[in-house]
Amino acid sequence: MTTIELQPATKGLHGTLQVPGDKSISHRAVIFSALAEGTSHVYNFLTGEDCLRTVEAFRKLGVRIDQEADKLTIYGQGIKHLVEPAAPIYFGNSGTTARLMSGILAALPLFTVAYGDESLAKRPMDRVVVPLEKMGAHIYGREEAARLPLAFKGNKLTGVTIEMNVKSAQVKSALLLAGMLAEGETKVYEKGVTRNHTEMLMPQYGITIHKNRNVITIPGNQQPVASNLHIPGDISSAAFFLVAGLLTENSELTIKNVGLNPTRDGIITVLQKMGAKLAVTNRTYVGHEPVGDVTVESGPLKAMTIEGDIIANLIDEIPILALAATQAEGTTVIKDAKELRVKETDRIAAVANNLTAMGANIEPTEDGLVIHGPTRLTGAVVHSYGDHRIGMMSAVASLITDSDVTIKDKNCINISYPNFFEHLTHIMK
Ligand SMILES: O=C(O)C1=C[C@@H](OP(=O)(O)O)[C@@H](O)[C@H](O)C1
Ligand SMILES: C=C(OP(=O)(O)O)C(=O)O
Repeated sequence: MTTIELQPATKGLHGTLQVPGDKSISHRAVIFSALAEGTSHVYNFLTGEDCLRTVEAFRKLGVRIDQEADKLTIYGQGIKHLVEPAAPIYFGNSGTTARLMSGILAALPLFTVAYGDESLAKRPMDRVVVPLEKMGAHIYGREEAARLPLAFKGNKLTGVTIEMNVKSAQVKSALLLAGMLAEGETKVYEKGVTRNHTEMLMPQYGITIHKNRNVITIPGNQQPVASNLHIPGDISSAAFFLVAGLLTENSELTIKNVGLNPTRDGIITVLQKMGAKLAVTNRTYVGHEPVGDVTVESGPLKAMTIEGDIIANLIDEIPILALAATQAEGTTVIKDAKELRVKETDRIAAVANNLTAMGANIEPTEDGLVIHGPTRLTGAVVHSYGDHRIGMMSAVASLITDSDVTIKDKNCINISYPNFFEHLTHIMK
């Protein structure tokens, strides 16, 4: 297991960073380009392990994908030319690959078997399997196909009306992808607003889709067409450095080209409400996605309650927000975030364990965390639990501890941010 020992930042954090491409959009860019007819180019693709799993999945389905650093060339031949893979497909640690690919594999006339790593094999798949079965899918696995490994005896699905019972962009996307390939129309009723990258990308790849408040309608039998795509920086990756800059004394940091899609920017809203010195400048668009540069300066924060609809818009940022809350004046309450229990690890337990080990006053609840601040953090030996976001949160915490922090199993950070430690070293100079 790979371990890293990190020293506190004594000189503050300074400079400018450009975080890697957005993970959610990178997965979707590969999916639409690989299903398309024609050659697509994808720029600023996230070369993290999760997105490479989606690339590998389509290579197994017969699509040629060339990678040159963060540029992909995807030679789509159209849905009809996908081939049955000879061997099982490995989804690694990637929940997004597992859920979105399920919607596709269920709807194609191919037999496929898919599996994941130890963490992914524990995560719920029934949330996509059950609605896909309503569309006529044949999916097999242990425990009524509630978890990976799964076998897909793909066939022509039928469009249906589905009311989602979980707030999940992955489930929504799986159903829209299945609907795009099915016979007839599919209607998805969303339970709340979740990231909308799938709906935003579909028209760019020539796919018809309609949205009316929380109802998304997609006609079936659609063949995507090739498109070129530039991917904005990932706000979920930027979040670690934004909080690092706010918490580390004498810091001023700018993160450029950060994706600011309103279904993803909950972290900005919350940090501003906590009193953060944070400014967004140079607002523009990359493709259809809004982006901007975000500058932070160290300063005091105040506690707040984070609950309700905003949770889905900052779900992956809760570990780093919890760290911010340990330094905020007052009691921060995070609720309605039970989904954290079924991420790469149980993130409620993992955040509470690591921050408690560093001396924070934090209690896990069934659906969130209660954090009393501010507290001085101390050095400790902690584990990433194989979860990239827990690893990065612990690394940011080390900047403000009074002695070294050791993180066990640091390599999982490659899942979403392969050059994280390089960037950390760069701003500590
Ligand atoms: O659709 C996506 O790209 C994602 C959706 C979210 O998961 P859920 O759909 O399970 O909420 C998020 O946590 C994950 O990192 C990426
Ligand atoms: C939950 C995450 O990803 P996934 O569900 O794709 O594994 C994440 O990146 O924080």
